[in-house]
Amino acid sequence: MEIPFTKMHGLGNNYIYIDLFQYTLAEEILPLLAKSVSDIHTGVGADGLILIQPSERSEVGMRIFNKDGSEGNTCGNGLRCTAKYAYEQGYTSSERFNIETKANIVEAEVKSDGQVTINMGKPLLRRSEIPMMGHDDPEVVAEPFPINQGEWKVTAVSMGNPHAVFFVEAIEDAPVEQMGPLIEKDQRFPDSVNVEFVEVISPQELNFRVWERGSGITQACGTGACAAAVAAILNDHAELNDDITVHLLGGDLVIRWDVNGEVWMTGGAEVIAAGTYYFHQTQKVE
Ligand SMILES: N[C@@H](CCC[C@H](N)C(=O)O)C(=O)O
Repeated sequence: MEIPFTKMHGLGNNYIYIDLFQYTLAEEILPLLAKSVSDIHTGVGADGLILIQPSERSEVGMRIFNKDGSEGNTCGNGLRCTAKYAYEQGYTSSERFNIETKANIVEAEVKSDGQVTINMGKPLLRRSEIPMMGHDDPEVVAEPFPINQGEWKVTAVSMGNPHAVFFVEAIEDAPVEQMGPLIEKDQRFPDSVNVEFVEVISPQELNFRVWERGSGITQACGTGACAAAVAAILNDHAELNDDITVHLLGGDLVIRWDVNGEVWMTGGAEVIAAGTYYFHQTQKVE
């Protein structure tokens, strides 16, 4: 099968994008295709697969598959790339338009300086909405989280997908590789979870590292940066309606949780390459 693709990244969080305005794919091949294109040795190499597609409820639709073939509900960096691509392809005539994901419909704005702003909507904070096991408290903020003989404190936020945020003293000591995979699959998170370690530099600046559900360590996670800013505010480290700069491995995002409860994310989106992917459905993927 010969599949046209574009590879794009938002702060190094890179995906293979397939344009379903131009091309059709059978539903049943998607998890295997995601694993296949993401493989650095036998595929293109990426954090996963994103489909840009027509939507009945918005100008554009987007679906995201992680590196392991699992489907996520949304992707912050993917939304900025999708917005830029859709605008440049003329799938919308206005620089402001809506994108539908499995999680929600968000508003995108492609700016003249190349930056993209997404209104990511309201975070979901109830335990059942994350989802996280236990009594359905209105919020999970700095809750004791014993794991691996250590005592951590978790703040849980859903940005349409689940995030477990842990504050650390120094970002270079964040145990991303050791604790990330353990927490991702911890039974307290029935749908697994994206894991973020965050150092507060000041109320307007956070350092951030992520272990993504289904993809492992990535250079950046847009929904994770939003969750980190929301968690910082819930823990009184930062303030509502302030621009918070989140420093990720791949660069910076500016996040604001406004007084209406909506989370705004601004950052870049870049095309890396375009080409044809030769998909052999029988090929072995790790
Ligand atoms: N990289 C993303 C999030 C991708 C999905 C996530 N791994 C999940 O399974 O929820 C982002 O930029 O938000």
